[in-house]
Amino acid sequence: MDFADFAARAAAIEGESADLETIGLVADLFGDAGEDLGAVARFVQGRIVPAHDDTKLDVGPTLCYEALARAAGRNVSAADVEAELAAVGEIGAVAESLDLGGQRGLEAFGDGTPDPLTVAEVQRTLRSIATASGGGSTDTKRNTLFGLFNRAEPLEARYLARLVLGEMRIGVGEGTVRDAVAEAFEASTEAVERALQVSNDCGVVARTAREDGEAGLSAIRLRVGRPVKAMLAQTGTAIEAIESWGDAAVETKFDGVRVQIHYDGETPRLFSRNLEDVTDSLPEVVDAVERSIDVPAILDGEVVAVDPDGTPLPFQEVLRRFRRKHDVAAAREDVAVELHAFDCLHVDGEDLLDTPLERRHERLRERLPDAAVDLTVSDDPDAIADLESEALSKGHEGIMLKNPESTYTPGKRGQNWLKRKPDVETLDLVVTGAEWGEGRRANLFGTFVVSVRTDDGYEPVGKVATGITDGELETLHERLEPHVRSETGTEVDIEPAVVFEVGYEEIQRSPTYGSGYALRFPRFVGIREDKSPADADSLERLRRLYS
Ligand SMILES: Nc1ncnc2c1ncn2[C@@H]1O[C@H](COP(=O)(O)OP(=O)(O)OP(=O)(O)O)[C@@H](O)[C@H]1O
Repeated sequence: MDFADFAARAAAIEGESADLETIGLVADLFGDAGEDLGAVARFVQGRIVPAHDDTKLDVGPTLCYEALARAAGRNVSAADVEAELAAVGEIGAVAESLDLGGQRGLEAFGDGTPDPLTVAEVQRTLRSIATASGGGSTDTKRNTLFGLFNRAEPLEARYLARLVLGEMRIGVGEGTVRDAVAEAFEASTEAVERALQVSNDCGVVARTAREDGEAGLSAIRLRVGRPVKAMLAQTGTAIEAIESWGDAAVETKFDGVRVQIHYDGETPRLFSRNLEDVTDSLPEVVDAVERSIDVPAILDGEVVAVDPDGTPLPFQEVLRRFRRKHDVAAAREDVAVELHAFDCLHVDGEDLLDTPLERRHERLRERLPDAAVDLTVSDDPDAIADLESEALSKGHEGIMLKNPESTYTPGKRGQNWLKRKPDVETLDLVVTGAEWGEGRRANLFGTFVVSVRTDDGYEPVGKVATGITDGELETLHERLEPHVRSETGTEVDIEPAVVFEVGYEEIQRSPTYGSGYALRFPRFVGIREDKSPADADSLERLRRLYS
């Protein structure tokens, strides 16, 4: 396909504001792209390499302005291009307005009548710019770009400049490409979407849809070394999880950086969340994988920085590893990191994306027992709250709740993974009662009645029994016992003296408690030693929060 044809189509797409028409135009373009379908499917999104490939063009704006200025002739400088950009606001329009080709005949195009640019040639040339490195590579890049601009007609220059600077902006994102491939080659959007998730390469997907239809799309497999997008989470609560799935799979939410590990049987490669190869920054993770796994695998996990006692450090500490790319040995001395693997996408030739989470987890534990995270399946909000408290007390970020039956959907922020960080909302409430514990806690208070302040006293809003360690229970008992007013059966009436900070998920209207409200999933966070009952949250504030 001539690049001029691509540019004209891109202009038409850019000028179309209706989604359906845009999809139709992109589908037509794909239908006519012939041999260049792969490149065209990438170009419309402003990409020159597949999404799984972290190769960068590495052409800064200045280099691009210089190449444009040179192609525009002696009277135009890079500063002029920049000034025009400031006035016009967009590099495509600037490139289009320049009288390019003024240098025709002076460079490599001997007879002065070069062939028209083709999509294939633009792709090849831009990729050669991306791989140019070492001494003199800046000059090589500038000269090569100049060569392209020098042959570009105005509309070609517009889209070439945008492609070079990664600013295509014709309103075509991944969703449009998915729908256009489906429309052009009569495949279902689901089949195309799935193939995109698995391959992370719209070029391969478009060609496969055209040549082999849906059967071909569903035969696309994961490939070790070709990273897929990470599955993502939404925020959610244990109650939501249990209501939706019955059981929830609970894991610690580690505060580090996401890594996807690709082991081909010999060498591990690690990819960050934005699919950059970060293998060289994390040698101990590479070692751990090499030590434990002997078959090809693709794993998902979090890398966490730890202090010498193994206590987790804030995630910024891991980032130092990536910043100090050139001095990993020194960075390694500074901060140790640990891998916590939580998913397994592929093992020994078998793709596991469609295998339920629990089963994937088993496969993970078989292969990587030391680094696999613990997974607990539970339908009990209290047990989950305890797991959360435990994770928090160990210095982790919170917990993840996952649908035990769910498949792995790359790139999706769906309903099957919920992240549960500590409550954003807490209330400071007065302890006005307690109940004796049970079992090994029978000689201690186990449940605490917490109340809001009203104009003339205190009214209960819930009972707190979770989030409290055994040690804390003893402390609380000692603190409250002097304030016991009376006891009936297992119930204890306590005078307002101690203030708890209580986390919760939701405030509900409720006839059960004197305040008229109840906290859903209340959880002990700590004693507010700095507060007296008079400083506790009021019923009025509770009402406001509710509404
Ligand atoms: N056990 C775990 N399972 C899944 N993800 C985990 C786990 N522990 C830590 N994480 C991290 O938590 C993130 C889940 O939240 P989300 O998908 O929203 O990513 P995020 O935008 O990076 O959010 P956040 O800032 O909350 O980490 C994952 O991307 C991963 O980096």
